[in-house]
Order: sequence, then structure tokens, then C-alpha cells
Amino acid sequence: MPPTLPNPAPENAPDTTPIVAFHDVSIAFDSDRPILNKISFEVARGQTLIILGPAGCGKSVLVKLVDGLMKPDSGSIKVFGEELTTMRERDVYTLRKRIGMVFQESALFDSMNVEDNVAYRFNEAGMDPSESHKKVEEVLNFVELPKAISKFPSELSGGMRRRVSIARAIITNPDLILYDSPTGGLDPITSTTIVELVIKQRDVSHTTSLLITHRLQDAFTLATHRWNVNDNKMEPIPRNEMDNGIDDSTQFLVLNEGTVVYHGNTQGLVHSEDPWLKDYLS
Ligand SMILES: Nc1ncnc2c1ncn2[C@@H]1O[C@H](COP(=O)(O)OP(=O)(O)OP(=O)(O)O)[C@@H](O)[C@H]1O
Repeated sequence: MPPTLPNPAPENAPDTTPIVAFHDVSIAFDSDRPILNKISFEVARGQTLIILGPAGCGKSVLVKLVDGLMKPDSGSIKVFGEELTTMRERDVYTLRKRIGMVFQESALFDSMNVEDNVAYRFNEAGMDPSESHKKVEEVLNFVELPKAISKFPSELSGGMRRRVSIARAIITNPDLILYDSPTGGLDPITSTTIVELVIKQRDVSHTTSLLITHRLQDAFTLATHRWNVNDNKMEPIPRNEMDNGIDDSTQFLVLNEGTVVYHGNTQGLVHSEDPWLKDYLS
């Protein structure tokens, strides 16, 4: 009788490794009070994690930890299954190439035109200029800013700069996008156009993303809308036999005073009985 062997994973089994995994991550700066205190959470492939919490609660620090721009005092951070906290700087640099980052306030290079800003990583890698130019045109079309290619950041509105920043983050087809307050400082109408673009990126490319926002309205628009590729516009997710009005890939992480107050889906967030959370969301 042949020996009983464990069932091998089928070759085409989906890779279930989380794209981001924090385990007991802590970081403090000057004071003894940790900014993040033993934070644990995971982000699965294809999810959009919306990070909420009061000003100064550590949202940007968390995103910088994911990008390897900061190191925690303790705990484990895995990105694409690789431990970041013990990784050599050179390897962090390589891993970062798989991540697109949209910084707070766009962070474009003022001395470079839109094309050079968007193609920054390609120029750094020495890509053939005509190939790079083609990709810049494609991505500027995607963010609906094709005519801005030769302009300088000072010639653009705040919303246009944000679009350029998103174009720069997505041009390499990253496996993970980190959005740090992409609508911060924008008026409500412009904010909605940026949220629309984030939804377009999510629903066209299904890229795993972490997104910080200060605007609850933006968070709920992300959770309840989808991109209609035929009409090329955002629309509310219907409630019918097929859909429940909510984007299933959207998850929420709410931080307060160094800890995770909530991590889960949209329904769980809006129906939470936690008094602090109810107050924060009201
Ligand atoms: N490099 C640093 N050195 C010292 N303190 C820092 C550093 N980076 C962040 N902090 C502090 O950590 C805390 C959290 O900052 P962080 O920018 O992550 O907050 P946030 O939740 O993103 O805030 P906001 O909503 O206002 O953008 C703040 O008190 C900030 O001053």
C-alpha cells in the first residue's frame, strides 16, 4: 500500500500571501508615548485599505513604514511576503520599485516638467526615451491630463498636480499603491474627481492599495462606487441580486492613540457599536 502523502497545493492555486502584513509593530519618536503601539493587520491582494483616524495618529508613519522609508522599533512588517525590518537598504530599494507612492501634497519636482516627473523612474533606469515617452502619453491619458505633458508643476492647479502624482505612481504598473491623503487640501469638487481616478485605477487594474484620507465622504465614495468602463465614469454600485451596494475589495483601518480601533469591511464599520468610532464617524 503506498504511503499517504499530504495533498500538495495545486500548481494553479491562487497566491494567498498578504501583500502587506504588520505584526505587533511599534514606533515612538522623542517622547515615550508610542505613535503606533503593537499594530497588527493584513492587506490581501487586490484590496484597498482605507486608513482613517484623527490628525497625528500615525497614518503617514504607517504608510512610510510600508514603503521602507522608516523602520519600526519592534515588530514585523512583511511586504509581498518579505520581511522589511531586517532587509538590507539595497533590497528595500529594489522592493520599493514594486510600490507606487502618491505623497501628501503631490511632491512633484518643481524644476522638471510633467513628462520628466512622470517618467522619473524610467529615466533613472535609463529607459529608451521614445519608449518612455509613449508610456507617459498613455498614463497621462489614463489620468485625463494628456495636454499637460510639457507643463511645469507651477503651471498646474492642485487637482492637476495630484493627477500627475498619481500618473507617476502608476506608470510602472506597481503591485502596491500607497496614497497619502490624495485629496488633502483640495476643494470638495476637485477631491471627488481625484477619488474618481482612484476608483478607476482600482477597478481597471485591481492594484492592492493603502489610502489615507481625512475626508470620510471620500472614504465612503470609494466604498460605494465603481468605475463604468463603457461610460468612462464613476457610478454608484447598485443594490440588487448581484451587488450589495458596497465594493467588496474595500477594507477600513481606523487608528486612534497608537492602536487599531477598527479593521474590517464597510458594513462592519458603519454598524459598529464602539462609542468612540460612532462619535468619530458622526
Ligand atoms: N520623523 C519624525 N520624527 C519625529 N516625529 C515624527 C516624525 N514623523 C512623524 N512624527 C510624529 O508622529 C505623529 C504622527 O504623525 P503622522 O504624520 O503619521 O500623523 P497622521 O495621522 O498622518 O496626521 P495627519 O492626519 O495630520 O496627516 C505626529 O505627532 C508627528 O509629529
